[in-house]
Amino acid sequence: MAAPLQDAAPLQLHTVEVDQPLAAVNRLLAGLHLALAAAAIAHRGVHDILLAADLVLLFLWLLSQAPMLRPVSRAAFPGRLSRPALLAVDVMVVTADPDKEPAAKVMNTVISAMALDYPGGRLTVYLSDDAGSPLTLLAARKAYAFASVWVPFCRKYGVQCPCPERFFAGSDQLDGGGGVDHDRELAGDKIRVKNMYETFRKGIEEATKDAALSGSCTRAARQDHDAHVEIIADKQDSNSDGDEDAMPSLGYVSREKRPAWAHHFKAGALNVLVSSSIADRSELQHLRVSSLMSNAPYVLVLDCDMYCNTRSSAMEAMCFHLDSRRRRADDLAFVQFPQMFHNLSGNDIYANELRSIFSTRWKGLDGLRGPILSGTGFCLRRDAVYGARPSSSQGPFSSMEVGELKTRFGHSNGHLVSLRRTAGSTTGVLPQDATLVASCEYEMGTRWGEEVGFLYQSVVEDYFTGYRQLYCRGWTSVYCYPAPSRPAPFLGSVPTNLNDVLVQNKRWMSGMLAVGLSRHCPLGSALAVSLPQSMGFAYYAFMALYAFPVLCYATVPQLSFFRGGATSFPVASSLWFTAVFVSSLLQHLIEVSVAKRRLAVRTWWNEQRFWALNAVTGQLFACLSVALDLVGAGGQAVNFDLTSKASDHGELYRDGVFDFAGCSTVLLPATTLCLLNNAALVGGIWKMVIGGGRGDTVSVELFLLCYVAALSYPLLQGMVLRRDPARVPAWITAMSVGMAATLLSLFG
Ligand SMILES: O=c1ccn([C@@H]2O[C@H](COP(=O)(O)OP(=O)(O)O[C@H]3O[C@H](CO)[C@@H](O)[C@H](O)[C@H]3O)[C@@H](O)[C@H]2O)c(=O)[nH]1
Ligand SMILES: [Mn+2]
Repeated sequence: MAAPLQDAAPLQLHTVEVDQPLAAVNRLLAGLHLALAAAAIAHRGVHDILLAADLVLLFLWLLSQAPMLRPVSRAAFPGRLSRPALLAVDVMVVTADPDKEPAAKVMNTVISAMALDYPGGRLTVYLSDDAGSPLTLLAARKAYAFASVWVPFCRKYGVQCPCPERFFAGSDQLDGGGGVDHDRELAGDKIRVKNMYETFRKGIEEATKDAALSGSCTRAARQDHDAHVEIIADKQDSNSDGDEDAMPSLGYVSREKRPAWAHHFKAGALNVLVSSSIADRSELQHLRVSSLMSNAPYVLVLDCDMYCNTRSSAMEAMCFHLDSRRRRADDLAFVQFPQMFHNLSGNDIYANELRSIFSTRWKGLDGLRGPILSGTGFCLRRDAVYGARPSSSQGPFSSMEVGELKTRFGHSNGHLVSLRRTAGSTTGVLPQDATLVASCEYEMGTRWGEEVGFLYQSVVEDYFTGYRQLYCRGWTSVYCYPAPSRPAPFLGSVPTNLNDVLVQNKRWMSGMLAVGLSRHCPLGSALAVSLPQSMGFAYYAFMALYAFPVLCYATVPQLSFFRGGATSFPVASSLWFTAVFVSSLLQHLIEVSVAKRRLAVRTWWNEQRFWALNAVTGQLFACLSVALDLVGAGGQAVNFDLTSKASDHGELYRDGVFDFAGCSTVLLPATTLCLLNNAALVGGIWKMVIGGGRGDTVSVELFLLCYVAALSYPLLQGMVLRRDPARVPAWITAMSVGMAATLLSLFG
């Protein structure tokens, strides 16, 4: 006889599988490479700076292998979740600059989040606007009005992509299987909603042109404004819909900013959201009686350009968070989704896809204790980021003295009450607390940014918070990468000109190197988080050090070849060097091929080229600015330069042509080294021809110089051959010529 239903074991909410064949291949390749590299270093013979370069390369390579040893993949089954058991989620969207982050795009992200497949009464979307722009606030009100049509439409027809811009541009197949009447209704609804979207979009476009709106948000005003917190909801809309069908609430939060106060960039904005999102609940209570009031135990963080591309991600995250059958169910801090991008070029010359991170290494780190927190597209347990430990997570702050709570979290009574509240219960918070917690002074004398919330010490707040605040306290995480047949859960935009890409990389690299060189160096926490995990973290902390070996390999062999003197590669070492070189290229090629079935060789070449370029630009400048900071001469050296999302379609980037327009000094070392390499190549060969051959002792150098020439060809082209406006700026070319000539005359 069949067992009664209630006795059946609960259905599995997710699965995890170790990719054993890949793990075996990775381990084999790593073993081989390690043996070759050790032999090459042992046979080096010459003890010069290239030996130091090799040792740094070997160190970074070792760190980079830890996340390759145990790749896993996961699947989630949101259909098996019990909807009444779902816990509340607060979605947090952050924006900071109405010029670089156009309102229409930000609102698409907001609307897509409101349309996630989740009970509306348990979903609240907060928009943090660091600029305090009246345009953004107006756009948010309009977005709410449009969402009150869009969200029911998505629910009714099971729309897959909840981002309206994307939906109307694409080919989402809606459920037309309900008969003629249903089809007719669907077609009619689609046209009606599309027209409303057009009106909404045009309304925002017009508002953008309105001088009164944009004029009031000057550069100075963005850094100097009051706090403004507003719950955007239509009064008539606060009907008594069921919790499932209710409209999600939308909150607008612009924290106070003053020039004299450090505002800690995105981490500061998130901390205000985390605390104000609790205080605001009292207002919600008045406005939306039908909502289930909760101290949302989970937060989903989204950058303003990262719209939801499927509706299921919040549910998928809950498959992990709410699974009581997990081996250690209570230590899961966050579910990370990959960053994927909607405007990637087929020929991704800037390696914008971040393949190594999101398609390769995060899957490997997931096989250890979880991927690195990646800034956007993650669903996090609120108490974890408050600084609780997993073991004490059942009411972690309930036993703390009020005085102690105030020193940690600040003086908002509403916030303190919320800390002691269990999820799902209501609060009677004073509405003015919302602006209190968004004020500059609120965090003064508290532990926010140091022990509580997102941490301030690094501009790469995601990396540092995940590692220090979560992993070091014993939390774990999972990586939720979509199956090949499934659409991307979130899609963002990548920068489409070289300068933006390099400046972004400089920020990431300097933020991570600053962590690596601080007392929080990940290698020091091997005991807390396991050795392979700490190596995985340390790889990113020290990645900027690639600048040193690449700089060496772009100058020493060049100068010695040009001189035609003693080679840096004696015969005994040249064979080993070649073997290591080939093995590293092969390892990279296999890594790319596993991640990408199509066009792997092109991706491999683009990544090789960008790696070398980034090492002597973004990474080199990161090393310099961190060094300046360390000796106290940095000032504002490490800053959060916002990436522009205003131009989606860089035509040159799409066509695989480097866009050098607006390049700053960050490019200078690269162009100088490119010229040096080519001059050395020509000069060296010329000397060989007139002076007679030097046989095979120079063959490694000749090969290296040719490889560098091939890698840096777009730079040469940009300086010498191109005439279009996006070529390398003339002043950079002129300075590079001067510097390369100086180097050759001094050392050549
Ligand atoms: O003072 C600030 C600065 C930035 N942001 C927001 O932070 C987000 C990320 O900024 P962006 O310029 O897009 O930086 P990216 O380099 O593209 O972001 C990556 O790197 C950041 C760390 O440097 C992470 O926070 C991001 O999640 C990650 O996608 C954007 O929505 C910004 O509006 C703020 O809210 N306030
Ligand atoms: Mn971004």
